[in-house]
Amino acid sequence: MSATTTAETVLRARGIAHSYGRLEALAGLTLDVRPGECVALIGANGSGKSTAVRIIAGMLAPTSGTVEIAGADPHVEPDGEQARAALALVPDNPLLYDDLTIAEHLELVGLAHGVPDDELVVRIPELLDRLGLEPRRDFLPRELSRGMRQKTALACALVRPAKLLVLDEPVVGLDPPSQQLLVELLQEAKEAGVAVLFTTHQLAFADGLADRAVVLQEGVVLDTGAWAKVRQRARERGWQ
Ligand SMILES: Nc1ncnc2c1ncn2[C@@H]1O[C@H](COP(=O)(O)OP(=O)(O)OP(=O)(O)O)[C@@H](O)[C@H]1O
Repeated sequence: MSATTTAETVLRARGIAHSYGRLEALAGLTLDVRPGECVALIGANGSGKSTAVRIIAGMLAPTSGTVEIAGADPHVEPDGEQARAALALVPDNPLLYDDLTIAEHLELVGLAHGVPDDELVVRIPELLDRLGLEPRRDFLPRELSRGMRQKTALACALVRPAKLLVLDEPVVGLDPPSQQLLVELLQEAKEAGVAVLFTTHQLAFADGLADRAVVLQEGVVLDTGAWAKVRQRARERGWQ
């Protein structure tokens, strides 16, 4: 690959693998996501999706393979800092601060990522309003439902600039209108040139959103390619 290609590819994962003891949870995943592109990582429970996300996010060291986010390796300092600055992550089980309100979470994340105050005073109410969280802006995480906590984590990822947005099972726990809103927000991120990677076991969610997909089965890449083709082959295998 030329240096130009590397620069244009926001996420570049090469043969990433991880074993938990004797269990090979991920056997070697190669993946590129470019600006404005959305890739779905599909697989049943335990197929290795979260393991892949944790390696990409720099939270879990790969047993083998490499990751680059905007040209920086999240597992090597000082590159890691640069990679983390480019990555906004919505984990499958988001951790929120017990004693910060919803609005304070967004302020903290925005300020930590250098969003100017005058932008934050516009963006925070706008995001809270779209996500239906505005009436709860001064609530603490423990006063929210699970879906609302998930939307708070999503808002935190969207309030800051990012080149790569990674979401682990973002649909789980969201009602149908919220799922539709999530699709719209991710479409907008794509249109703004953000590279998007999400995991799901719900194929319908990726319709109209994913450009490409990778299907994992027990840690092994079962299929990969353009979304429409992967979708068709999944249907043929009886996976609706
Ligand atoms: N910390 C861990 N220690 C040991 N085994 C683990 C650990 N985390 C995950 N595993 C195992 O690794 C495999 C892949 O798990 P992973 O969480 O990556 O799957 P997943 O596709 O995200 O599943 P789900 O859809 O249920 O979230 C599973 O067999 C799981 O039991």
